[in-house]
This record gives sequence, structure tokens and C-alpha cells, in this order.
Amino acid sequence: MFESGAFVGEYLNPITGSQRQPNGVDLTAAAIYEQTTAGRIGRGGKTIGDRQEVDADDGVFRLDPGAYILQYAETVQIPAGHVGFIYPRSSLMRNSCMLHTAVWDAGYEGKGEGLLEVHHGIEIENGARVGQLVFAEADHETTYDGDYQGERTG
Ligand SMILES: O=c1ccn([C@H]2C[C@H](O)[C@@H](COP(=O)(O)OP(=O)(O)OP(=O)(O)O)O2)c(=O)[nH]1
Repeated sequence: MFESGAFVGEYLNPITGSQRQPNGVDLTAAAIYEQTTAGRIGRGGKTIGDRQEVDADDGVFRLDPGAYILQYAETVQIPAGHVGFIYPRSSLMRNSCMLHTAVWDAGYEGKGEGLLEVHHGIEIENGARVGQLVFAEADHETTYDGDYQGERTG
């Protein structure tokens, strides 16, 4: 079962009323990066490639088609008994862009990232709502304790 937006909203900070949706909570864009060097996914470890931040011109990211890493502004906690997923805001998708998600594990806390695919040039205001976080109930034996725990919370 998916939780209500009111439930998800208890686990986000900061949050304003306009972010709460019936079935989830909208997340906003804080920073956008282009990857500049190759990363590596190994059998025993991984490396994230270097990145260059996209400047917000007068508070607006003007993006050409391509792949970008987007950092969310909100600190998210994934409560025990749940797993999180991000869906793009429909208006983003209707503008030929897609925001992808990996699995947000129970116990994770931090300001996470998503892959933003831009198939047609778009302008995104810094702080604009771009994606929606939903929580599904999920069994788990452990909680998240990986390299990204606590990212950008300091
Ligand atoms: O789209 C997503 C999905 C997940 N996360 C956060 C929450 C998740 O709990 C954490 C770690 O994800 P994952 O377990 O997939 O990372 P990993 O590549 O396996 O690395 P590690 O084992 O170091 O955690 O990253 C995001 O920021 N964006």
C-alpha cells in the first residue's frame, strides 16, 4: 500500500503546503550538475564521476537536451517499514523531461539526487517543484547504512 501525502510530509524538511499532494509530496530542485568524467561500478565498490554545476542565470537553470544530476532541496527520512520512490512532476514529463529514481531505503536520511533527462530544452527555476516522493509499505530486515547516509544534512 502507498501512504498518503500527509504521511509522507511528516518525513520531509523543509516543506510548505503547496508541496503536499494526495499521494505524495513534491520535491524541489536545489542544484543541477553535468557529469564530466567517467564513473565506475565495480564488483566491490564504485566511484562517482566528477561534475560541473550548472549556473542558475537569475535563479533559472536553462537546460539543453542531455543528462543531468539534480539535487533535491529537502532532507528526506525514509521511515521503518517503508521504501521510497520518486516520480517526475507530470508537467516536467509533459515538457519532454524525465526524472529517474533508484530505491530510497528504509532508514536513509539525506538530501538525495535524481537523474534528470532533458529531451527538449527547458527552463527550471531554482526551488521549483520537479518530482514527487511516494512511500510504499515494505518489509526489511536491516536499515540503510551505506555511503550516502546523512548526505548534505550537515
Ligand atoms: O533516486 C534515488 C534513490 C536513492 N537515493 C538515496 C536513498 C538511498 O537509500 C541511497 C542509497 O541508494 P543505493 O542503496 O541504491 O546506493 P548504492 O549505489 O547501492 O550505494 P551504497 O551501498 O553505498 O549505499 O541513495 C537517492 O538519492 N536517489
